[in-house]
Amino acid sequence: MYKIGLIGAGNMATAIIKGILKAELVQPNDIIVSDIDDNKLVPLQGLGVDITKNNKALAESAHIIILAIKPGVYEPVLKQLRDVIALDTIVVSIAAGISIKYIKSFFDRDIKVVRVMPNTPALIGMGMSAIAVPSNIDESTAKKVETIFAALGKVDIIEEKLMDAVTAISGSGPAYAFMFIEALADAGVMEGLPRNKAYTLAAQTLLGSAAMVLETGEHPGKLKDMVSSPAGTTIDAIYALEQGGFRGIVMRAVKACAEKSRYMEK
Ligand SMILES: NC(=O)C1=CN([C@@H]2O[C@H](COP(=O)(O)OP(=O)(O)OC[C@H]3O[C@@H](n4cnc5c(N)ncnc54)[C@H](O)[C@@H]3O)[C@@H](O)[C@H]2O)C=CC1
Ligand SMILES: O=C(O)[C@@H]1CCC=N1
Repeated sequence: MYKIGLIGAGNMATAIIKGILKAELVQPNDIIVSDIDDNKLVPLQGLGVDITKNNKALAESAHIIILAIKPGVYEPVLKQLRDVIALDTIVVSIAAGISIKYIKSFFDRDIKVVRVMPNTPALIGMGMSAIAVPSNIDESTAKKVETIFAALGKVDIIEEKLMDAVTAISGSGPAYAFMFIEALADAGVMEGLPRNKAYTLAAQTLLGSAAMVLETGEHPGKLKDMVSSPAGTTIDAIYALEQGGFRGIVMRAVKACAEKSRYMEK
């Protein structure tokens, strides 16, 4: 069996580790995670995974290394790893705005780097990961990475140049979805629903609607029309949303996110 190493034990690493274990892709002791912060490592130790504060030691023992650190610490961490990444080690970067070329520039040899943009629903096996595979990566290497992220939800292969768009839709998207659920629930409370019931109604409605788009393959506009009875209730809500610039503000948000991702690009 291969050993999966994660550098950085934050939000995304935790989602990936819990997702991998939930899917039983590998045993807990086939996973090793490093962080400079003990407070991040200790809760993960409870899952049975190996922990270390030594990124270099992790890199020496793992076959696949997922860099789950913030873009700002890539430089010092890559400098630590410079001499220890073997040619058959697969480095997976999940950071926004960090290119494969940037990572490879720290190495004097042709190491294997794959770029992935996952999202936090990976925690419950409902993630969406987009994978960019450069030309020096053979099919079996790409497959190994795909297998890991497929255990965490859906995967799609994309060109690296589309990563900023992916980051703005599926990488950051859960935050927008949670805000929409919160807003729906707040409105439900305003209309007299108990808070916990309002969250259930709102979240299940988004879950069901999203599943309907994926399962029916129908245009979302057609599905929206199916809900909107002539002179009924829904069309009044749609009118209010359109007056408030609902679609425009969503598009502006996505554009701002993609622009930030491009601005961060290294
Ligand atoms: N949070 C999310 O929803 C998503 C995050 N990402 C990407 O994942 C990466 C990590 O994001 P989060 O998990 O949200 O961040 P986070 O801040 O929760 O986790 C980063 C971890 O790295 C640790 N760290 C800092 N310096 C270190 C070093 N020198 N060696 C080892 N560990 C070190 C920190 O202590 C922290 O625990 C980022 O690059 C982000 O762009 C990608 C998709 C979604
Ligand atoms: O906010 C961020 O920078 C990261 C990238 C995608 C989701 N979270």
